[in-house]
Amino acid sequence: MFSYQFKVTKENGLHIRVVATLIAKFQGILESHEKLKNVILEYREQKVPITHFYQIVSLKIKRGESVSIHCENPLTPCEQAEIAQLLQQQPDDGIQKEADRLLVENSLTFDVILKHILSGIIVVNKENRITFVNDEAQRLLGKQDRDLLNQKADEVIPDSHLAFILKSGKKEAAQRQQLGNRVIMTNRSPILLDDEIIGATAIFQDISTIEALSRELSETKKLQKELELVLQSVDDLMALSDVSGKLIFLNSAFMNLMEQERLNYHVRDIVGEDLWNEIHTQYVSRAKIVSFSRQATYIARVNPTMVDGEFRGTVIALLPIDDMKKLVEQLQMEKERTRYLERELSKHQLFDAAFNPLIGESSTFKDTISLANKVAKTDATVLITGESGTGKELVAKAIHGASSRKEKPFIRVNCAAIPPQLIESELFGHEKGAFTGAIQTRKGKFELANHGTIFLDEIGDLNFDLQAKILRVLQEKELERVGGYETISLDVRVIAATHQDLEQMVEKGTFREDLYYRLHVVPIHLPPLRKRLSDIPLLAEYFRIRYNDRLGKNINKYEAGFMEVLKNYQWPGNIRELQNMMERLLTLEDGDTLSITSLPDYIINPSQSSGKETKAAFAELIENLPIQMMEDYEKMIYTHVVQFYPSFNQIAQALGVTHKTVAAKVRKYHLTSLVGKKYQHH
Ligand SMILES: Nc1ncnc2c1ncn2[C@@H]1O[C@H](COP(=O)(O)OP(=O)(O)OP(=O)(O)O)[C@@H](O)[C@H]1O
Repeated sequence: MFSYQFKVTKENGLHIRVVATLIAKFQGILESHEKLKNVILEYREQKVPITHFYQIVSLKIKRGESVSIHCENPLTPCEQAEIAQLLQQQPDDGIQKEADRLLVENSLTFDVILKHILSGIIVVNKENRITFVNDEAQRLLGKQDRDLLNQKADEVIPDSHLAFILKSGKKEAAQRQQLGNRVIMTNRSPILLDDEIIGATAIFQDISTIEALSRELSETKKLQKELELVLQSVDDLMALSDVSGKLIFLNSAFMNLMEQERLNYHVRDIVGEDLWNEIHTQYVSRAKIVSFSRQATYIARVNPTMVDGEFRGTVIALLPIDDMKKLVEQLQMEKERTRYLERELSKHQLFDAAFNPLIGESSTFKDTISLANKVAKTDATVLITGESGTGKELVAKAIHGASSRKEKPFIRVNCAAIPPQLIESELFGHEKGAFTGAIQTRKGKFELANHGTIFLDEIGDLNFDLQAKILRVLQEKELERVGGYETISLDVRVIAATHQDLEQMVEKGTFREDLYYRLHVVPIHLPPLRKRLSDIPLLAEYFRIRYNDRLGKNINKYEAGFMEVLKNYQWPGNIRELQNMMERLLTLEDGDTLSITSLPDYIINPSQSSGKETKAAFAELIENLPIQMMEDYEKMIYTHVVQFYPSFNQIAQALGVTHKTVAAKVRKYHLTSLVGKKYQHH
C-alpha cells in the first residue's frame, strides 16, 4: 500500500465540488472502478473509500488540515502534483468562488436537514451497499454508521427490501413493517440516472407512538360510548361538567329535570354557589339535599374528576329522596323477614315443633315459651294468665302438642260461654234417665279428654259450686256423670286459663282459694302486646305472609313509618286485634304496599281516639261543663258514644236505651257519619 499526504489549502476546505473533482481525478488516473474502490482517504484516523462521495464531504475537512491517501499502486510524481494542486487554493476565480460558496451553502443546508429530519434515510448504491445513513436511521436501526456504511443492505438490515427495488426499479409507498418492538412505515424508491438505476433509498418513520395513540383514541371513544350508555341506562340523574362547571353531558333523566325546572346548565345552579366554589377550588366531593320548584327533593352528590392530579370537571348524581325512602322501606321489610326466618329457625332448634305457631322474639315472650316448653314434658297442671288475645289458647294447644299426650284428645271448654245450667253436664256428662230427663247418656268434656288434655278457658267465670266440683275431679282424678252412680277414673292433664286476676278474686271471695292453689302449680303469664313492642313488626310480617297466601295477594311492602305507627298503639285486643287488623288491611289493599293511611284512625292517632282516654277526657269535660240544657248534654253524650260502637244495637246497649231511641237521636243530631268511627275490633 502506498500512502501520500496532502495539505488542503482550498478556502472552503474539502467541499462538495473539490471531492467530486478528486474522485473524478482518481477515476481518470486508475481507469478501473475496481482499483478505484481500493483507494482510501484517511482523515484523523477515519478511513473512507474514495468512492464514498457523501461520506468524504461529511468529514468537513477544513482549510489547513491534512489528509492521507492510500493506493494499491504507486502514484507518479506528476499524478501526485495534480492531486496536490486540486487541493490547493487557486488564483482568484470570481465565478468559481461564488459557485463553490453556493455549493457549500446548499450542501450544509441538506446536511442539517438530513441530520435533523424525523425520518430515517438510507441510500444504497447499485450494488446495494449502503452509501448514506442519517442519524434517525441509525437510531431506529440501533446501529452506528460505521457498522452500516459500505455494507450490503440486506446483510445488516434484514427486510430492507432495497435489493428488490434495485431490481424492479419500482417505488414502494407506505409499507408497514415491524422493526424490533417498533412499528415503522417505509417509502422506498430507486434512484435513476438517465433511466439507469444507480441506487435506491429507503425513508422510514417510527409510527409506534402514533399507532399507540390511535389505539388509545379508539379505546377512549369506546369507553366514552360505554359510559354514555351506562349513564343513560341508570335511573339516577347523572351529569358531567367541564372545569368551568358547565354541564357538558346529561342523561335523559337529568335533562328532563333541567327542562322542567328551567335551570341553567351549570353545577352552581344545581348545588349553589358556595358548594361549587368548594368543589372546584378544593377538589372535594360534596353532597347536599336540593329541591326545586316542583317540590321533588334529591340528594345531590358532586365529585370532582381528577386526571393525573389535575381537576378536569365534575360528576353530578341526583338521587330522588323518594327512591331512597322506598329503599329504606324495602330494607326494613327484608330485615323483618330475616328476623322472622331467623326466629323460625331458632325455634326449631330450641323449642318443640308444637310451639312453631307462636310468634315472638322478645325476651319476655321467649322466657314464657321456654317455660311452657319445659312444663309440656310433665303432667303438671298449668294456669295460663294474660289479657284477652295474648295467645293463651295457642299456648295451651302447644303444651298439649309438645307433651306425651299429643296423640290423645285436646278438649277446650269455654267456661264463660256455656250457660250455667248446662255446664255441669257439659263438663262431667250425664246418664240418660228420668232423673236427668236426658234421652241419652252423654260423656262430659273431662271424659272426652281422658288420656289427653282438658283446657278450661275463662276458668274465672265458673260459679263457686262448679269450682268445688272441679276441684274434686282434680284431686280425686275421678268423676261421676250427672245422674249417675258409676265412678269413672280419669287420667287428664288440666290446663286452665283466664284473663281475670284470680288472686284478687280469691281475696274478694269469688274464687275458691283451694282451687286456685290446685291450678296455680305452674303459672304461665302471657305478656300483653304493648309490653313486647319489638314483636309487633315480626307478628305483622307473619300475618302479612299468612294473609297474602290465603288471599292470593302479593302485598310485599310497608310504607316507611308503618311499623312505627303500629308500635305506637297500645293494642288493647293484643295479638288478636293485630291479626284482625292485618287481615282487614290485606283484604282491602289493591296495591302492593301497606300504607299508613289505610290504618284505622284510632291506630294512627292513638292519643286522640283511645277509648279509655277519651272516656276519661269526656268525664272531665262533663264535670267542668257549665250547667246547660238537657238537650245539649244529650247531644254531647250521643256524639261521643256513637263513635265507639259500630251498630245502633250496641249503642243502645251501652246507653241502656232502645234501638229505636238511638236511631231517632242519631237522626236528630245528624250523627250518622260518626257512628263507629272509633270502633276497635277485638
Ligand atoms: N304468639 C302468637 N303468634 C301468632 N299468633 C298468635 C300469637 N298469640 C296469639 N296469636 C293469635 O291471636 C289470636 C288470639 O289468640 P288466643 O285465642 O290464643 O288468645 P287468648 O289469650 O286465648 O284469647 P282469649 O282470652 O280472648 O280467649 C289467635 O288467632 C292466635 O292464633
